[in-house]
Amino acid sequence: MASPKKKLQGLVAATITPMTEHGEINFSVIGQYVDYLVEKQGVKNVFVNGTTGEGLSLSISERRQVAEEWVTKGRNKLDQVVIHVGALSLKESQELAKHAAEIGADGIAVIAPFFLKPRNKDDLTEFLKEVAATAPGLPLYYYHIPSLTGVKIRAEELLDGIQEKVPTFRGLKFSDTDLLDFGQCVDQHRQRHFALLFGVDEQLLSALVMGATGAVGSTYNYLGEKTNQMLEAFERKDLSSALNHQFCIQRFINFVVKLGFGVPQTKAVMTLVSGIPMGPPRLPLQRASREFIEKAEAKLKSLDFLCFPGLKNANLEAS
Ligand SMILES: CC(=O)N[C@@H]([C@@H](O)[C@H](O)[C@H](O)CO)[C@@H](O)CC(=O)C(=O)O
Repeated sequence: MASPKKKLQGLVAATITPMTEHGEINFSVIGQYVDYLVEKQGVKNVFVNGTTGEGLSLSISERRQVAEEWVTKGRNKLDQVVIHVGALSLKESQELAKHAAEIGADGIAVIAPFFLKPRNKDDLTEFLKEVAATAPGLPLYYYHIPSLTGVKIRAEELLDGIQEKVPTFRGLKFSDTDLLDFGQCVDQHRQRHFALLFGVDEQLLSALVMGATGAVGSTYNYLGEKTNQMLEAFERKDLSSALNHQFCIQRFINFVVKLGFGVPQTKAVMTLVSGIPMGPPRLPLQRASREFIEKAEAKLKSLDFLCFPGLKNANLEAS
């Protein structure tokens, strides 16, 4: 049975999959990446092979290797390594879930199959149950991201009665802006002590107010330290400071969103900030433009909260 001992909480970085210029996975930098997250960003949980990690663009064999590398390099350094094992094929999801258990991951997450889709909550629960059964020792989290999957089954509805059917179910990663749905997940399931992890980084403070127990996101790779300051301010009930931190974070995200922001741009920003080469994304994604990189770099340099080794000649004055 899944261990109830460690609740997944705080910040969880949705990891990038580093690639070489030839489009192969660059395993050689993952050890350095782990150290960077822990030492420079204060982030000790990772979510591997999700959206940011281009998990659905990797082969099953590559997904297994990436998972293994994170578990190995994260040993005694990271608190939790959660592997996303969602796939269009139940068999592939099961294979990945079993593998995650074998290598000693701390949890698995599953996205809804999005080509031939579940019609309703029962279909989706059945799918999750079959995946969970192959890794009975691992907590399972549902990865709710309707904007990408097109599966719009409300999370609050899915949670209702799920633990009776999927005993290893421990919570969800909620990558949506519907705070009514998220709030109801909190309100209706208080007794269950689920991990309710929010996935829209620019709106995290609102979700914390609603009762989020943590957050999974792409920006925690390089804005982890800043976001941790927001969590600390919220924890000590200093809402004004927490809001200031959230607005700082929003200023950056708003800027890049207007330029066009997705996985390729996340790879470029992380390379800039950390100095660790993340490489290009895999097709059909195209690498971030030179123009994006220059503008993002200038913005990063102008923000007072950013002071990273990857940035040369940083001007630390407030924008
Ligand atoms: C659609 C998307 O990629 N959302 C990101 C956010 O972290 C997002 O990049 C951030 O909020 C900026 O908009 C995460 O929810 C995705 C994620 O956690 C993952 O890579 O699995």
